[in-house]
This record gives sequence, structure tokens and C-alpha cells, in this order.
Amino acid sequence: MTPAADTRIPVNLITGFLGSGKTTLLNYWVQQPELADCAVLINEFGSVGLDHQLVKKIDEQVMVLDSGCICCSVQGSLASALQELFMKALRREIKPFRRLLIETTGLADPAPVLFTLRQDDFIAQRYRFDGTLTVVDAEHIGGQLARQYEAVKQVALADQLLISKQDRVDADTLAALQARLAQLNPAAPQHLVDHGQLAPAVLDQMGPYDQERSKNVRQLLAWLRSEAQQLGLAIPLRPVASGNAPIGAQSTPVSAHSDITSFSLRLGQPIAAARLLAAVEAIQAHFGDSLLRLKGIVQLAGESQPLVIHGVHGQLYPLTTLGDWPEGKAETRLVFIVRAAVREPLEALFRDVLAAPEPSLEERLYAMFNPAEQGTDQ
Ligand SMILES: Nc1nc2c(ncn2[C@@H]2O[C@H](COP(=O)(O)OP(=O)(O)OP(=O)(O)O)[C@@H](O)[C@H]2O)c(=O)[nH]1
Repeated sequence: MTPAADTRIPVNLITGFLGSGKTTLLNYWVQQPELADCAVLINEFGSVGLDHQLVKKIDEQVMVLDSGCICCSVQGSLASALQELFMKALRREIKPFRRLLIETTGLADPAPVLFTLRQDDFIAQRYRFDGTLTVVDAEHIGGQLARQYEAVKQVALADQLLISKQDRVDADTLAALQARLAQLNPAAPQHLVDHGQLAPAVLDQMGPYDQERSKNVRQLLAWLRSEAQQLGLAIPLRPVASGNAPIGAQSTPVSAHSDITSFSLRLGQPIAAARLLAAVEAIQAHFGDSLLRLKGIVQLAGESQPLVIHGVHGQLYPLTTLGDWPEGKAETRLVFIVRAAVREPLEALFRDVLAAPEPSLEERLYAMFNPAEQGTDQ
């Protein structure tokens, strides 16, 4: 079939490690007129989905798949979600869409998702895979490539590499990163993305998806495995996919990312800004690299608007405002993605610092003039 005669809906995967900037890019894209007729499917790691609340244009075109990570436990749910979207558009329950963007979890392996798109007959007849865009965090990717096999695979399987957070690194670091990415994936063009801003025209440079290249995926994966073994990276075991669980159904969380876990906190009372920052600083200081990601919606004392908090490893980003409270409910909802080994002590420390009484003025002055004594009590 020639590309022009192919009327199937193009599907793009937007992948990239935890906190790399996928939702920020999607937020920009869903507001661009060129992408007015696209649908978005967001998959999240963890029990509490937040990303779909953070994509500004929340309407029926944005669908969340939160029953697990699509690369491991919920390939059946992915197939159901794709079917449901298609049937809803057919019944005019949602606007017909001409492109589908799937945001994977930050830990996803793109390969099984590609497999689902090709193997399910219903889907293969209605959707065509149109390539993977991998968002790469200029500041953190070096450490992620060294420690996480998922990050290496996301880069290696990309059709286009989108480098975010260039503002956080110097020119030499950026040049070294670009050379490293070219070494890992010489075929993928690289684009710089500034706070999510990238012209959606990159999507036109994708297709037609190179069938020859996709045949080489197996070869590429075999090469990656041997590279990873040499580098001493843990290769996640791939579990058997569970059946056709409906979207949002509670399925037993089977995950290939077994050394990583998530937990969430909901707090009904407003939090003092100083307490929240102290709690975040404490877990960042004590658990460093084991804290992969923190994100959430926060109800700060004295603030009527919801605020969005983002942390990636030891980095905390400036708080931003969100228009409305999700589901009209004012409460703090925080999601942590951490190495399983530290989950309990990290959660306990966070709760303890959050619940601690406000320091007195004397204590604050003392801490200010004796900074060396800070953080040495653990
Ligand atoms: N300085 C800077 N910050 C950025 C840039 N792009 C994204 N961010 C920030 O990085 C943080 C994480 O961005 P997200 O878009 O939520 O990342 P994500 O990949 O969707 O995260 P997960 O879904 O948890 O994997 C947010 O605070 C963003 O504002 C950028 O180009 N520069």
C-alpha cells in the first residue's frame, strides 16, 4: 500500500525516561492548531494517575490508561483502549481523530507496544505505527543511561530524539550528549525542545515508517542486551502479558521494573510551603538517586489555586499553577517513584518532616548561622 492510500490512523509513541518532559511537550502540542484533531492516550506508572490532570486540554480526546505500565502488564488494556477510542469516534461520542499520540510511562520499553500495534488484527487494520519520539533530559540522561537499561532502550529504539532541558546544561555538556546519542542511535535525527516547545512538523518527518528498520528491531534488541550485560545494567525480566483487562480495571500489578515501585500520598489539609520544601529536601538529601521521580498537585496554605510540583532525582523544579482542582476536589496528591529498597524509610522520613512542628524563629536563625550542622543527624 502506498502511504497516500493508507487511510489508517497514524500512531506515535512519545517515550523518554521519568521526568524527561513528555507531558510538557504534549501540553504544548495539544494546543497547536495542527494537532487539533489528534487524540491522546496517557499511560502512567503507579496507582494514582496524574499526568492526564496535567495535560491542559482535558477533554474526551485525552484518555488515561492507568492499570499498569503498557510495556509489561497491560498490553491487553492498550488494545482495548485503542479499540474503544476508535469505536467512540465512529459513534461520534468523541471528535473523529486523525492521529493518536501515546505517552508511555517513563519506564516503558517501546518494543512490546509496537508488538501490540502489529499483532492485534482489529488494531492493525485501523491504526498504523508512525514512529517513536524519545524525549531525552539533557541534565539527567547521562546517569540514566549508565544505570537504567530502560533509558538505553528508549534512546536506541527512537525514530526521533527530542532533547529537553538544554537550558540546564552548558554547551560542552550538550555537545557531548548529542555525540553520545548519535553513537547509540545514529539514524535518529535530534531536535532541541525548549520547555515543551517544538513544532509538531517533526511528526511529518516520520513516515512512512521504515518497515526495513522495524525488521531490524530484533537485531537491535539482541545487540542492546549484550551491551547492557557488558555495562552491568540490570535487564528487566519480561513477564507474560495479562489478558484483556478493561481500562482502569484493578489488575495485579505485574511489572518488569521490579526494583522500582511507586506510592502516593493524599493530604486533605493545606500544607505550609516551608514544611513541604523541608520534606522534599530531606528525602532528596537522604535518598538521592533512589528517588527517581516526585510529582503532584499541592494545596498550599494561603493559596487558593492548585500548584504542580515536579522533582526528578535530586532536582526540584519551580512550582507552577494549575487552572482548576482535578474533579473539583482541593487536596494534595503526591506520587513518588522510587527504588523499592528505600520505599518505606523514604515515605516515613517524608511524613515525619511534613508533620514536624514549624521551627521557631530562634531555631531558624540558628540553622541559618550554622549550616554545617544541617542534615548530619541521620
Ligand atoms: N528547565 C526546564 N525544565 C523542563 C523542560 N522541559 C520540562 N521541564 C520540567 O521538567 C519537569 C518534568 O516534566 P514532565 O513533562 O512532567 O516530565 P514527564 O516525562 O512527563 O514525566 P513522567 O511522566 O513522570 O515520566 C517539569 O517540572 C517540567 O516543567 C525544559 O526544557 N527546561
